[in-house]
Amino acid sequence: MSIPKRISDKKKTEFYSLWSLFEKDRWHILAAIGIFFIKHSPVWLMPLLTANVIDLVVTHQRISELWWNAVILALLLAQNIPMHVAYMKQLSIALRRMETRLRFALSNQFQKLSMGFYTRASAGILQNKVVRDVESIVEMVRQMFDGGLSAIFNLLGAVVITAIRVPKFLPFFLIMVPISAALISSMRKRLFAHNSRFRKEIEKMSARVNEMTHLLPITRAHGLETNELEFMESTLAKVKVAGLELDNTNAIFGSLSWVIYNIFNVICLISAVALSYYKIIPITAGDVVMLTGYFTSLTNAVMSLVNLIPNISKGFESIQSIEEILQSEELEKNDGKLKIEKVNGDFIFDRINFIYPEARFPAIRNFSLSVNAGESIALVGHSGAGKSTIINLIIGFIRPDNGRILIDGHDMNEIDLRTYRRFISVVPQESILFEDTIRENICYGIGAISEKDVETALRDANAWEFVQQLPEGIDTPIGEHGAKLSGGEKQRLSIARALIRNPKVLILDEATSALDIESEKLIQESLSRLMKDRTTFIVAHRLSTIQNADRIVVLDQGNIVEIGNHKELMAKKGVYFRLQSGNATSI
Ligand SMILES: Nc1ncnc2c1ncn2[C@@H]1O[C@H](COP(=O)(O)OP(=O)(O)OP(=O)(O)O)[C@@H](O)[C@H]1O
Repeated sequence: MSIPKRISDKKKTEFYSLWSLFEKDRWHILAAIGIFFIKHSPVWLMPLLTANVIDLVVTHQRISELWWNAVILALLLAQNIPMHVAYMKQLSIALRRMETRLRFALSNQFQKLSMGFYTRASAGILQNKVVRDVESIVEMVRQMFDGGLSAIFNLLGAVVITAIRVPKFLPFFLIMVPISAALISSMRKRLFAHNSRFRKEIEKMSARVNEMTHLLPITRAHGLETNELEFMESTLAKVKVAGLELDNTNAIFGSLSWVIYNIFNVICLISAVALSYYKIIPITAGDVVMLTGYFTSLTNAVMSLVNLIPNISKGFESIQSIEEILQSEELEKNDGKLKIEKVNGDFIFDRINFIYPEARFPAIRNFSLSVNAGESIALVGHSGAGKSTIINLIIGFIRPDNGRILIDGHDMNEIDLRTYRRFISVVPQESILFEDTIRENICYGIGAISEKDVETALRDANAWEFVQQLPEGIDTPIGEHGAKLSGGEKQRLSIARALIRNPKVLILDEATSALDIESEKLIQESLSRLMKDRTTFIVAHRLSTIQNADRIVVLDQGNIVEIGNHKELMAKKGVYFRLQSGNATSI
């Protein structure tokens, strides 16, 4: 699928941005406009034909004229059916293709943006861009077509026909239409304040409902139902008051605008009749009806265009919101770099320093370490010592500010990280499982895999036994985020997922939460199978994991303060010794 890298040039107008979205479908858009013109013609030709028919009666013309007008009217009306279908088809093709392209472009960009970007942008906001923003652009274009085009064609039709048939009446339109439209729209503006207050109360209520549903287990567990309901009641009361005020204002302004609107129509009718009666302008009886009809349609057209403004500005806001993502420069640059075909797992960290963009102190300082393929390295230290930062540097989510990381002798800055990451497996602290079967979760992202391999991975991860007991075995759905599984079971599935990839580099971020002794034992066993013959970096909290590591790197404020195996470091009676003494089973 082709992707609009930039949907607009920053210097160009918002309409240009919109036009750029339809880069591949401009012909469909132009066709839709052309067909709309034809399908909509009865609306602006009807007053003219009505005028003809009335004049025919008043001036006693031949009756054949009536049949001609009837035939033209019938044809005009009949064409509306096929033309409307054709119009909808063209517009629909353009819109559906544009929304698909845009959503794909955003998803594509999400896969390329550097991980630093995601520490600032919340998942909810990003999701909104793909779902809501694209939706409001589509909605805006639909309204621009359905409401906007019909208003523009009505306006043009009325002005052109009046200019041809009763040119002297045109100045009346040019004065009265803007005045009546301005009056009505100024009244609507007052409604805006009430509308906006009501919308804000609704937004507050939906945030409150969201919060309430999330808090349900805590509320119920602490017996706080009454407090929660009181809180909810006051929120709902505010929505009710704002709603009542809005309804009331709507009723007053609605009737006032209707009256003003009709007064102007009556003024048009009376003026046309008076001008005709006193023979100031030669206007026939049919013309009077036609001019009144056009005046109504002109006022309607101007009002529709005014009413479109809020939706248009909302749509443009969405275009801007999407552009922020599509034009972001924070991309991981991989193109043209060395593609890795094989990884042994030798690492050299050469005087690495790293500071987060908005941090005051470096997270990693002068970190140097040489790791042989197959070695297991446990990273330990207090919270904030820099363990996760090292892991993110190893995965390439962040780059050192200075210093180098060499993988099998290749500088990490010079390789295509996507190819290197195929040889990595990550077992995160919180198991990332999705709402599908066990099989889908384990085989995520890898091609065809034999039943035997899935079974072996599950057995090695000590997960086979519990999976067998599930109603549909490995094809059992596990619920959202694996909701139907225990913490230990989720961790073992994460280990099975890592095993099936047969990685050369393994990254384990141990969960801090304690498991029961049985689960702990099962996980330790499966971890040792997983770590065998692989370079492993572990953010270690469990004493058993730390003891089994080949080397333990003790970090403090981003510095390596001690390195060695468990025995050596315990004998040293330094930072590691004190960390261990602080907690007998975990750090
Ligand atoms: N995105 C960020 N922006 C700014 N500072 C950050 C960011 N992430 C981490 N830090 C800071 O960098 C330092 C190292 O953080 P890091 O997450 O690597 O520590 P850690 O040892 O993994 O801690 P923990 O055991 O609590 O997970 C800390 O001082 C932390 O506050």
